[in-house]
This record gives sequence, C-alpha cells and structure tokens, in this order.
Amino acid sequence: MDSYDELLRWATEKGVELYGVEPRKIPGRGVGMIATERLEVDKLLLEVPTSLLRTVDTIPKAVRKKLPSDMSVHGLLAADLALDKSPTYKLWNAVVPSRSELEESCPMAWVPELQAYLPSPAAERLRKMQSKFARDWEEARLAFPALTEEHYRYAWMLVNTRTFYYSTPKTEKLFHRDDRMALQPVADLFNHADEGCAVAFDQESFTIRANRTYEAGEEIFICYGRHGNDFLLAEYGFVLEENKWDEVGLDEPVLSHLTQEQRTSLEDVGFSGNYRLDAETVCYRTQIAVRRMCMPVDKWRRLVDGLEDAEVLKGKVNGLIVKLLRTYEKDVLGIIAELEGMKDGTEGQRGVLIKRWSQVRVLVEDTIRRLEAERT
Ligand SMILES: C[S@@+](CC[C@H](N)C(=O)[O-])C[C@H]1O[C@@H](n2cnc3c(N)ncnc32)[C@H](O)[C@@H]1O
Repeated sequence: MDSYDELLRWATEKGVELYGVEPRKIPGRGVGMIATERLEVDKLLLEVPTSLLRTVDTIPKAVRKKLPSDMSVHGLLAADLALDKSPTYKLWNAVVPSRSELEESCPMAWVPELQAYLPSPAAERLRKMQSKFARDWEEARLAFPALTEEHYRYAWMLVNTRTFYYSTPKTEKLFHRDDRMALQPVADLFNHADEGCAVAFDQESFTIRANRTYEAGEEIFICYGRHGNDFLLAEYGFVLEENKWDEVGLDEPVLSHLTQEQRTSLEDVGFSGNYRLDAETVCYRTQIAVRRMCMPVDKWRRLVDGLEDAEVLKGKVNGLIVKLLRTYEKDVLGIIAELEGMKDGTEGQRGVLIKRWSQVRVLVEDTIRRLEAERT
C-alpha cells in the first residue's frame, strides 16, 4: 500500500469523504487530484471535518506555552510541524514534499545570487516573507534552542504552501486576516489554477465542489487566489503557463526614465512605484507617471485631481510607453542571457527564472504591439 493509500485510509477513518477524486503524481506538479469518473458541475468532491484541521488550537500545550502569545499563527504552526514527533499526523506528514524538494522550488531557500534575479514584484514579495520568517524564527530559536534554522524554515515553507484561509470568531478577534490559517489533510493535495473548484468552510467542515464538468482522468484544481506568476513564484515556487491574473511589474523601466523632480511630484501624490501591466491594460498608476514625463506640472496636478480629461495626450503617452517597453524588452533579453550563462543555484531554479522572464518578455511584446496598433 503506498503512502497516499495509507493517508486516504487514515483520513476516511477520521471522517474525510472523497467523491470521484484521488491523488496521483503529476509531472512537474508533485501530486495533484484527478477525477476518477465524470464529475458534474457543483458536485461535492471532498469534505474534511474541522475536527481534523491543524490550527492554532491544536498546537500541543508544551509547544504553545514556550512561545509568545502574540506570535503569528504561521510561526506557531511551523513550530508545531518542526517539533512534531507524535504518531498522530505520521501518515499525513509522510506525503508532504521533502525539505530538498521545497528548497529547490521556493525562492526563500535559494542562494541570494539567484534571488537577485527575481522580477521586482516577486522580489518584493520575497522580502516581506523573509521579514515575517525572521520574526518567527527569532521567537522559535529562543524557545527551542535545539531547533535548526533550516529545519524551522522547511516547516515554515510547508505552512506557507499548504494552508487554507480559515477564520473563527476567536481568530477574527486575535489575528490579522492573512494569518487566519489552517492545515487540512487531503485538501492540501489540490494544485492551483487561475480558475478552480469552489472551496468553502463552516463550523463543521471544509468542502470542495466542482466548478465545471470534469472528465475521468482530468486534473482538478482549486484557485489559491487571483495571483500573478511573480506572486506564485515567490510564495509557492511555481509559475503557471496560462494565467489570466498575470501581470508584469514596470517599476524599473518607469522609474529609471523619471527625473528626481518628477519622482518627487509622484511621491507627493502617492503615485510613486507599483507600476504594472497585464494582458489588457497598462495600469492607471503607470499612465499617471508617464503623463508626468510629458506635461507641465500644474496641468498634470489638475489631471491627478480629476480636473483634466484623463485621455489627454493619449497618443503621445502611448508612444512614450512603447519606448519604455522597448528598452525594457532589451533589458529582459539581457537578464535571460545572463541566467543562461550562470552557475549559481540549480539548473531547475535557473530554469524557472528563465521561464518567468520569458513570460515577462511575451507580455511586454504583446503590449507594444497592442499600443502600436491603437496609434495607427
Ligand atoms: C497545496 S500544495 C499542492 C499539492 C502538491 N503538489 C503536493 O505534491 O503535495 C501546493 C504546492 O503544489 C505545487 N503546485 C500547486 N499548483 C501547481 C501548479 N499549477 N503547477 C506546478 N506546481 C504546483 C507547488 O509546489 C505548491 O507549493
């Protein structure tokens, strides 16, 4: 009997119900859930009783009492996982990715030389994760001196990649929204797509229902959130081939074309940075920043205040955006070439970065084409 059969036997004994789905190895995605029969839209696929969740309330007292009462749920769950030697979750623990698998895929564990090649929205995300981790590790280290940073980080990454949003009246009072989380067995085997099955919870259970009809043999996905690929890469260690929520960060190309004076005026009105484009639009913040490059400051301020026609200078602005994007495209090609010649990290890690930058290139080129077509 393989470890997944054993997990399912244990989980179903504890009240988990599965209907027409089973875990299977999927190339490039670890394990995922597959339809074993034709599944109609709305069909209940999985039900996990809340009694089986690992939450802030199931952390053993011996662990909980050594850690500060205001530690994050993320940090507490990671300590629980890192220190757990009880047989209770043995069969569940047996199917989670190994430390080396997570260290390969999650940028948090990459060498800094390679982390430096993340596109800026992913790098920004990673910085936030690193500072959250540093806070949690500091508490865990003081409470459990025998724990190593690598082992705690592995547990922390497991929590990061496998928890579900879960709130109760108690957690709503005590914890930030992003920190209301729970681990649940079997449900944590569903992979992510930009659209997926409906996940819901109430006091009794978590449920997953089909969002459409699935044929036998198809992989069934849930959606971890409307995330672009930079977010997915930083947080979960993968990028999607098709992602309708994907976007490209434009801070480097836009900020590098602004004078200091222009930057200051953008800061003054809260429009400095966080510039993006997606498959359909170049964001409003970018439009405002680029207009600052080609309008007298007084007129531009009136525009920001909504007193000027927002379409003003559209042709000129689009021309300037195309120019910025062409320069950026060259930079992106340079980054890909550098990655191809690099030896830092592993081939797989460099490969996912090259894939990500190639996606950035495609989105940038598509936008150039679209804006040029609009101008003619
Ligand atoms: C909640 S787990 C899903 C189950 C996991 N595949 C496993 O083997 O246990 C989330 C992790 O699965 C992987 N994953 C999820 N969706 C993916 C996708 N569409 N493509 C590649 N990897 C994916 C990533 O490693 C992610 O961190």
